[in-house]
Amino acid sequence: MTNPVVQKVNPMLTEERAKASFPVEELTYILDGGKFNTEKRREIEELVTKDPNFEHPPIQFMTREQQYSLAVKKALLVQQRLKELDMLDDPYASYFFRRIAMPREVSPIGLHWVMFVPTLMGQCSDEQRERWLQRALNYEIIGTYAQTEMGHGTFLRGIETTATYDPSSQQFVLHSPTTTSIKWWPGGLGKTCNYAVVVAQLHTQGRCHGVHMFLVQLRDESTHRSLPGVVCGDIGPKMGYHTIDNGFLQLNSVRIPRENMLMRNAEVQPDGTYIRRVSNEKLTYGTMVFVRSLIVSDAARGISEAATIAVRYACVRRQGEPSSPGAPEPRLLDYPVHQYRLLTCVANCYGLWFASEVLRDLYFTVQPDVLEGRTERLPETHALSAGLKAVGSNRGAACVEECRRCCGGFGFSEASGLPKIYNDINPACTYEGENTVMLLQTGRHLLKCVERARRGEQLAPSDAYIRSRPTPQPKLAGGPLTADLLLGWLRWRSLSMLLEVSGRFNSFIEQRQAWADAFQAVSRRLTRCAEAHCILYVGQAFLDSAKAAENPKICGVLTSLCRLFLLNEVVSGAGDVQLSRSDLARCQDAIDSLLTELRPNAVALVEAFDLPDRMLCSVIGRYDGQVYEAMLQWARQSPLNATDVHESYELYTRQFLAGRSLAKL
Ligand SMILES: CCCCCCCCCCCCCCCCCC(=O)SCCNC(=O)CCNC(=O)[C@H](O)C(C)(C)COP(=O)(O)OP(=O)(O)OC[C@H]1O[C@@H](n2cnc3c(N)ncnc32)[C@H](O)[C@@H]1OP(=O)(O)O
Ligand SMILES: Cc1cc2nc3c(=O)[nH]c(=O)nc-3n(C[C@H](O)[C@H](O)[C@H](O)COP(=O)(O)OP(=O)(O)OC[C@H]3O[C@@H](n4cnc5c(N)ncnc54)[C@H](O)[C@@H]3O)c2cc1C
Repeated sequence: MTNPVVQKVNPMLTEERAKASFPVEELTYILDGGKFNTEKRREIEELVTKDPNFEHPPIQFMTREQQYSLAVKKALLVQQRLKELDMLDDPYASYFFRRIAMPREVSPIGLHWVMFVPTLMGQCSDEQRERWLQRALNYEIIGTYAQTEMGHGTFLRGIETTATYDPSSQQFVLHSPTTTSIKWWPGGLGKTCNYAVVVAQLHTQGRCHGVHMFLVQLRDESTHRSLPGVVCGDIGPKMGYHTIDNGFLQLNSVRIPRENMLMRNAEVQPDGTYIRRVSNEKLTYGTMVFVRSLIVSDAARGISEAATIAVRYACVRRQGEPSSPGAPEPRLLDYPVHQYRLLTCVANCYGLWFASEVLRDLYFTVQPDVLEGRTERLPETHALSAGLKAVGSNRGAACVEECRRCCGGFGFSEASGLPKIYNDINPACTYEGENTVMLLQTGRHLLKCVERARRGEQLAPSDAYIRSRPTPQPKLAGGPLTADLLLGWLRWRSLSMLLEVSGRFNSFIEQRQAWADAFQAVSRRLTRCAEAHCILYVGQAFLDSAKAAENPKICGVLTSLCRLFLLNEVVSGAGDVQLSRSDLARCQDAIDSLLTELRPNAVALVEAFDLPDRMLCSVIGRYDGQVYEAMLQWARQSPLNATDVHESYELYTRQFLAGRSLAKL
């Protein structure tokens, strides 16, 4: 463990830790992708922990301006440290450095490395890459990704900002023609960035060619003042994300050179002739596919943090009727219903963790082909990244919230660290494509797969089961409820639901409804099909990873956890298809048995994520389990406690008690 061995660990936690039936350290290596990665991550965590420059009081006691300012300092300091340590080119090292230096504090320059740089990589011609990419990688310029407008986020083709080509000056004129066309939301746009990739409708030679990307300088590189025609600022406080300046941007006929259109896939020649180089115009959406795949792993990491806090707390928190006179009150973790709430979160976390790895590998396998214009596997990659982004962030937010509630009143206190995690995960349900809209993209793809399967065409690996013939529902009562059997049932469920919805869709088409209308008519059901398809993917990734574990003890515990995940899906999906009462009852019994079996490993399963206290920032989830003393210390830091009598007493309360009117004060 990276946590320093504290003098006095709560004996209740020590007792729970001793119950582990498998080598926790080995599971950590699996989660990190190898011992080498674990060691590297720990080295980085130690570097940051020892660096006094990253020490500060809890940000929850600061104003938003203070939080933003500190976040800018830390984000830039991270870059300086990474450079000194020669780690800038190592994505794994830089990711962990940022994560531990700014735990669940969104970086004001986050969009630079999550979207701006990847967009330059994916959308620039080779020549443009040479001009801008190195400057961006060196942080000589800081950029964001400005796509969403006040009026349009989801419906990308409806964006109103225009980029009109002027052949006489060989410039594009970037303009926000309406209030609704003002860019709204981009991270770091308000105060931090000096450049942006701006998404706009391209007009040349009197024709509109749809959305394209343009590199626009927003602020002077030395004074940081906004350039003529550029009006930008912060959009104000949000539900979370206090450390980042999500911004607005109004462009008043801002001129940029022709060469600032990102020209990998399409080009405007000096005379204004438009040339499209690739047939698939959705390649412009490439950065979003990349970020959606990252969001799945970020959701899993969010649950791992919340579950570590809530499981540790459940081991040290006693509350309730003692089982016999004189016995201590039960621990929260002794309650089966509490075990269910927490262990299903842990199971979701592992499932999403492994699925995100498979998705990441798929993305990096397909991406080189896509860059060369070979797009055969792009529809599958888009459908999976969109659907898993939705399922991952929905589950992420739901599980973090469940863990928060599992901590009772303390879960509502910022001291628990849980609100910070929740507020960081929750917006992922909206950004990078609102979740329902993303599920509809996956659903659209699945409908098309059914059609292609009917025509006897090949399908991509993750869609291949759609080619199989409908079979009777697999029986769950009878033999053992193995993970393979349960996964088979989920595959059957996904196919049955899809065939039913596709049949309904086809009947609308036969009644001569337009494709779009028929799609709307089945859209509600289709989102459920998309979820079922993605859950199947998660279940498959989970089971494959469990089976791949060399240590039989780890293989055993992961398979049990995977069975809990699958059973929970079967039970909660029982209404999607008709699951018999006896099958349902068997699954419920199996869940109860699994809770008893997994309970001794609850702490080990979350501690395998190896999250140091510095990362969790939680008074109730500390490694040493000394919750109550730490809670009192935390409250003492509240600025309201700086004086015994608060100034509001003199100003208002005293007047009120004396019967004086407060109206004129
Ligand atoms: C280094 C390590 C770092 C680790 C970091 C870890 C941290 C991770 C967390 C990251 C934090 C990031 C901070 C926040 C960032 C938020 C940034 C944003 O929100 S930015 C703003 C984000 N904004 C959004 O996400 C906007 C959401 N809206 C959209 O994406 C689009 O409007 C749309 C997809 C909904 C529709 O598009 P539309 O043009 O109307 O298309 P139609 O429906 O008419 O379908 C036509 C055909 O196109 C197909 N196709 C579609 N997409 C793709 C694709 N990507 N590809 C391929 N194909 C695609 C589709 O399947 C269909 O095919 P077919 O059936 O014809 O064969
Ligand atoms: C924290 C945060 C950070 C962000 N960062 C950036 C950034 O860096 N850059 C950037 O460009 N943008 C950014 N965004 C914007 C984000 O991408 C959009 O908010 C998102 O794509 C949703 O678009 P919208 O806000 O227009 O929602 P709307 O489209 O108005 O959605 C409202 C509701 O309507 C539903 N709906 C919409 N269309 C349909 C449909 N066709 N069918 C069924 N239901 C539908 C949605 O499901 C949703 O529930 C950020 C947003 C947030 C919250």
